Amino acid sequence: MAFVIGRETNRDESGPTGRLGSYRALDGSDGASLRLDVDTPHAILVVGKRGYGKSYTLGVIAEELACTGGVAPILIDPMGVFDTLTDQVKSESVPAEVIQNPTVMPDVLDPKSWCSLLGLSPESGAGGLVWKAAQESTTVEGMKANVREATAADRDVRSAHNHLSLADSWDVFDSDGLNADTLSTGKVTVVDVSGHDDAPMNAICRGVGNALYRARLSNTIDRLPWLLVDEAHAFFGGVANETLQLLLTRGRAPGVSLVTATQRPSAIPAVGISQSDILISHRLTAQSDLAALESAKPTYLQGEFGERMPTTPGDVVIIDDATETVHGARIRNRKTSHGGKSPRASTAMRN
Ligand SMILES: Nc1ncnc2c1ncn2[C@@H]1O[C@H](COP(=O)(O)OP(=O)(O)OP(=O)(O)O)[C@@H](O)[C@H]1O
Repeated sequence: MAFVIGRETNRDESGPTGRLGSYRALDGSDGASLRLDVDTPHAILVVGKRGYGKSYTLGVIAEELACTGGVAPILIDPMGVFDTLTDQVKSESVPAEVIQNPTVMPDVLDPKSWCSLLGLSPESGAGGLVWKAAQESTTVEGMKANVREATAADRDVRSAHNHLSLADSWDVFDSDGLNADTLSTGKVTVVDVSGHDDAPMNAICRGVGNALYRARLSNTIDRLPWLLVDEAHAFFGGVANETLQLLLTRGRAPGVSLVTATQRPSAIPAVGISQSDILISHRLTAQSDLAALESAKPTYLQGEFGERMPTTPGDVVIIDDATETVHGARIRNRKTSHGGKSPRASTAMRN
C-alpha cells in the first residue's frame, strides 16, 4: 500500500494522488510506493545543491499534475529546460504546452513595484514620475506619455522615460497578456521565461501568480491552480516576491498551490520555508542552507534530517507537516525526458 504525502491520516482517501517515487530502503533498494496528495492545495519547497535533482523532481510533479483532473499546473521555467514535457511518450501521454515569449498586463505592478522593477527610488525625481505614471495609466505607452507631459526637471523626465523605454524593450507587457482563463487548462502550461533578465522574468512570474490568485478569489476559474517555480531564489529576490509570499500565506484558502525549487534555501525568506507544508530535500551541504531549514522547521529537522541526508541524485528526504512525518525516498523516473542536463565538452566533441 502507498503512503500519501500531504494527506492527514484521518482524511477521506478518495481524492487524486500523484506518484512521486518510492521509499528508499537502507540497502538503497526501492521500497513501497510514495504518492503526493494533489486533491487539496499545498505549498511545497524543493531544495538541493546543484545537480542533485530539483528540476527533475519539479518535472515529476508537473507530469503527475498534468494527468490529474480539476487542476491547472503552470510552470515558470527560467532555464528553458521544461519544454521536454511536450515530448510524445509511448507509455502515457502528458498533456503539456509551452508558452514562448509570455506577456503580462502592465497593471499587475503597483506604482511601488514599477519603481522597484526599474531600480528607481520612489523618492527620486524620476522614481516619483514613474510612480505617478503607473497610478494614472495602464499601458507602458500611456505611462511614457504621462511622463513626457509631466511638469518636472528635464533630467528627471528623461531618466523616467528612458527607464520605461527599457521596460518596453523587454516585450513582456501587453494589455492582452496572459490571464487565468488561458492558463487554466487541463495541460501543464510551461511559461518559458528563459532568455530574460531577472527583472522581466520577475514581472511575468508576478503577473501569472496574481492572475491565478485573483481568478480563484473571484471564482472565475474552476480548476485549482498549481504554480511551480524553478530557481525560486531569483523570484523571491525581485518584484515577484510579494506575490509568492501572498500565495504562501494566503493562497491555499482560495485553492492556489505553490511549488518552489531552489538550490539556495538560505536565499529565500524564512516564510518560504516555514509556510511550506511539504519540504522535499535533495542533498544539501552548505551550512547556511541547512541552518536556514533548521531554524524554520526545528521540530522535524533535529537529528533525523542530517542523518538521512541523501547522497545520490534523485534521492530525497521529505518532511510532511500534514502527517508530521519524515521519509527517505527516491523520486521516480521521468515519463518525458529531462531537459536539465549540464552541457559537457565530451558530448560536444562526439557530435
Ligand atoms: N529521480 C531521478 N531519477 C533519475 N535520475 C535523476 C533523478 N533526479 C536527478 N537525476 C539525474 O541528476 C541530473 C541532475 O538533475 P537536475 O537537473 O534536476 O539537477 P538540479 O538539482 O535541478 O540542478 P541545477 O541546480 O543545476 O538545475 C539529471 O540530469 C538526472 O540525470
